[in-house]
Amino acid sequence: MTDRPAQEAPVTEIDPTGAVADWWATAVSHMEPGVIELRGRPVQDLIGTTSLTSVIWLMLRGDLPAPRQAALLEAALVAAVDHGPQAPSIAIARMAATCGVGLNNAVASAVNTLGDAHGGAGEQCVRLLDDVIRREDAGLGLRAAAEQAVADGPRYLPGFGHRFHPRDPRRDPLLALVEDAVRDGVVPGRHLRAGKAIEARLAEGRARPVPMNIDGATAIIYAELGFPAPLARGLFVLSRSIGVLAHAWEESQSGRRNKGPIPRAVLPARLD
Ligand SMILES: CC(C)(COP(=O)(O)OP(=O)(O)OC[C@H]1O[C@@H](n2cnc3c(N)ncnc32)[C@H](O)[C@@H]1OP(=O)(O)O)[C@@H](O)C(=O)NCCC(=O)NCCSC(=O)C[C@@](O)(CC(=O)O)C(=O)O
Repeated sequence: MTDRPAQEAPVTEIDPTGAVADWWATAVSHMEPGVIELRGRPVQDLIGTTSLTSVIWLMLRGDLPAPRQAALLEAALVAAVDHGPQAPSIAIARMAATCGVGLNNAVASAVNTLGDAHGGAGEQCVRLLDDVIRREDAGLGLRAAAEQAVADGPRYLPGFGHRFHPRDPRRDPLLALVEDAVRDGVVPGRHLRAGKAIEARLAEGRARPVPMNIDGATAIIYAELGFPAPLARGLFVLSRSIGVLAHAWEESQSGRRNKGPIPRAVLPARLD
């Protein structure tokens, strides 16, 4: 019998065979008293030396990105931060913030709207681009591969079209960065070529083309950098959470309660 508090017992006493430690071990991080490691790197070595973008890469991939890879990832993350108060994710964050919930609930409400039609289409878009590449590898030319993928795809191809912008203003600067990266050998460029081939196919015979949107342009970046499809959605969520937090915070400071999309002045008079 010892008077030492239970929480100070050595690990070997609590877990003599190491079975608990093995069961809950992960490659992502490790912690023991006085030690915090992210992907095997002491956190104190990362603090002050490593950008948040590089740490995002490190956490998801296990290694650190080269500077040009980090720059490309950062561009995609910056581009998707916010899309104004009408974007469903942002609007929902603002409404939730006036409902008496905490910031975490407002952020979670917003994140839950990032689906196949809004902000979450990057995942499907990566799969679509992979599909074009697969068809090319099976012997089709790029144009025919894109044509078949479009014909076999859903009516609304993920990563293309926008309800507000005839041409999403985020598309061109993002694709220009990918083009530079392809030219300099930073990324291979096959997903970029596949995305542009689909876009060209969608424009054929249309008065109003259906250009790539933010989900399409960032899907190209994530795929070119080697992120698997589901992480295209995950990284959009990460980026949009920044804008969502800012909006939820601003609205939570307004003192308004139950704010919805209709201004009070135009609501019908109350009967009571
Ligand atoms: C985004 C929208 C619903 C818009 O629809 P619209 O209402 O403009 O299109 P409609 O009027 O239905 O169609 C008019 C004509 O174009 C054809 N057409 C349109 N899209 C087509 C397409 N993808 N593939 C083939 N054909 C298409 C259609 O077949 C029709 O042809 P036709 O019948 O012949 O006249 C639509 O594109 C769509 O589902 N995209 C795929 C999902 C996707 O990528 N989602 C991400 C969007 S970005 C985002 O969420 C982030 C955001 O930017 C959000 C924000 O705040 O907005 C932010 O940052 O928060």
